[in-house]
Amino acid sequence: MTDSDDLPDFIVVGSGAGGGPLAANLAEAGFSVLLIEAGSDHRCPYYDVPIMQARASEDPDMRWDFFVRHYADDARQRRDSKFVPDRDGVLYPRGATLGGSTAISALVTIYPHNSDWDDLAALTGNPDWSADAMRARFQRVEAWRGRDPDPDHPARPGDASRHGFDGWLKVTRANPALASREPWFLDVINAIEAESRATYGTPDEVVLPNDPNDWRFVSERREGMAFIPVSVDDGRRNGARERILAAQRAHPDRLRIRYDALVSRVIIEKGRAVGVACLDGAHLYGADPGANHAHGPGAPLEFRCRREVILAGGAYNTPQLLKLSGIGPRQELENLGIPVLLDRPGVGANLQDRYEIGVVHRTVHDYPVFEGAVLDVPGRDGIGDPLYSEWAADRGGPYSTNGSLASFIARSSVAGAEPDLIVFALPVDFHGYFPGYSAESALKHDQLTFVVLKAHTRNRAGTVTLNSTDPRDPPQIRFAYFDEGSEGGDDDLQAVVEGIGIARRIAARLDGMIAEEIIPGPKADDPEALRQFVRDEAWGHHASCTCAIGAEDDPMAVLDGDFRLRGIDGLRVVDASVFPRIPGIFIASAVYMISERASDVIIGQYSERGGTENA
Ligand SMILES: Cc1cc2nc3c(=O)[nH]c(=O)nc-3n(C[C@H](O)[C@H](O)[C@H](O)COP(=O)(O)OP(=O)(O)OC[C@H]3O[C@@H](n4cnc5c(N)ncnc54)[C@H](O)[C@@H]3O)c2cc1C
Repeated sequence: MTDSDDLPDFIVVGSGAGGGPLAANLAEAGFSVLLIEAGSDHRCPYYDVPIMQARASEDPDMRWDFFVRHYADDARQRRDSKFVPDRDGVLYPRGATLGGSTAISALVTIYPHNSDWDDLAALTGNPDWSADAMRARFQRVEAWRGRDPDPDHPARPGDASRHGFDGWLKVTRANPALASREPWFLDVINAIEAESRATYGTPDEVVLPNDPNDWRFVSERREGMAFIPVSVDDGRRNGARERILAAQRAHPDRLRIRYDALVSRVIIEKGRAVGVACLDGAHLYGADPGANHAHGPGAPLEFRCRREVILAGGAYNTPQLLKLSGIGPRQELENLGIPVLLDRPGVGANLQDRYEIGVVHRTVHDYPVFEGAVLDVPGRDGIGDPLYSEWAADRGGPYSTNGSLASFIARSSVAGAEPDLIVFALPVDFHGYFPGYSAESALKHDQLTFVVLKAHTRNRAGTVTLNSTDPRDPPQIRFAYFDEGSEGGDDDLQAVVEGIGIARRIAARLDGMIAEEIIPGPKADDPEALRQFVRDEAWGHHASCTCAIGAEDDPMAVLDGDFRLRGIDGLRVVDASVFPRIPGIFIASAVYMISERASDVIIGQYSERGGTENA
């Protein structure tokens, strides 16, 4: 692409929660956009069928496998039952396909906390980051299709719930009628409700579960039982992929997508980003399970643009790309012989994540509803299991859900202003990511897990550093968990332990159903053993904050409040890396929201300069 008339206005690298909606918005606003994605557009039942979300995360055509260290100390790291010695780390899947990680996510769409945005407004001095302004962006994204739990307060446009109804992301909750298909599902839901009422003294006339995305629940920082909103459209997954494809159908001339191209470097001339260098080819990246089948090293290719390059490769790949382009900590770049264009020590620093733990039980017998179910796509005969056939007939039944039954949102004794724990029930074994975890989990029909997630963790000492100058070589990812990392590790540990306490109290209400707690089990009955279990087995999957927005005088700041890379013109980052602190309880909704804000900022900036040629 050398003819300057033919250059796109913008190049967006990565089609996930950050890059996908941004590319679509820019194209709709009249700009020409080249969206470059290392993966392909892969659609299969694992993508579509919500219950198969775990299978999706192990689909070799949609994922990259990173192996990360929680601890630098070898002996501590090896205590994790999920540690894979050959790979020197713990599996950490990421989406590498159209839609990025939203193509393989568990679909949970829970609104962030208001303090996440108000803190950014204070940090940047820009009220456009305020919780109120950001809520309008969520409303623009969301198309709420769920049933309101409280018939006296029906969710309608303009009402106090402040849901969005006309956005592009269809969000719903599992049809409550489905719970009655399995008496044990009802028992679990009732146990969570009973625990919530007992904890908060909620009278019977107050309807539960709460809607965690209702503006009143969010702004009043409420706690208690909540249903799990999911990005499901009439029984099917939807996410960044659908947003991109819809915009491309409407504007094929303005939104071009280049698949199977691994961006290797940003091209910077005279202090300005003017394009990107790529390696052309499928499965080139070392984290790609098909990397051994790649045809050669990838043909070098360059793309240039007229206005800006926007990186949205996610919290691991965006810092990798910046460093390969000469932007990062001087010492690290010099050690690898990379010419330093800009010494930015914050690139790849400040890596954050949740702490998660699964409390897994064996039930006294298999769930009757799962009889004959394989939680998989049809085999060669083309005939799926009965629940798959039910889903295929009208996109209904248990496979139209992501499997979560209900949740309990709470504040630990060490929480800040916002609730910092969610505990939710899954009728399967889920105790973290390890190779083959999804197939192993599908085999057992007598498991019940309460997953505990810690929000607003204090672990900020993680790093993403280059292993080599080869763009196909995944970076080294080190988290520095708990006491190995930042101050406050003990508080994080305490909160997770309290989350396990909530899970155990709910489980205690399920006497006739639960045979035994398997994980952590009786070996972790005393408090110190329980803490050790959490240190050993905790994991995360909301990696973020590696190219953080920060003040001008903050040496660790990478971006300004409008996503611009401090020190280089024409270069922005719009993905999970931009947060100074990990937002909310789940992260995808927050990334969608920053993508909307980036769209407003960029469209506003270039429209002010005389409008767009194509608009
Ligand atoms: C298994 C799993 C389950 C999850 N479940 C949930 C959930 O239920 N709820 C929730 O809120 N969050 C969930 N998340 C997290 C959430 O999906 C991510 O945090 C979010 O998608 C991050 O958005 P992003 O834009 O930063 O990156 P991503 O969505 O990961 O997108 C990055 C894209 O960039 C592409 N890319 C990277 N490098 C290059 C390169 N050099 N050249 C070209 N392309 C490149 C990648 O292929 C990818 O498509 C889950 C994540 C995983 C992995």
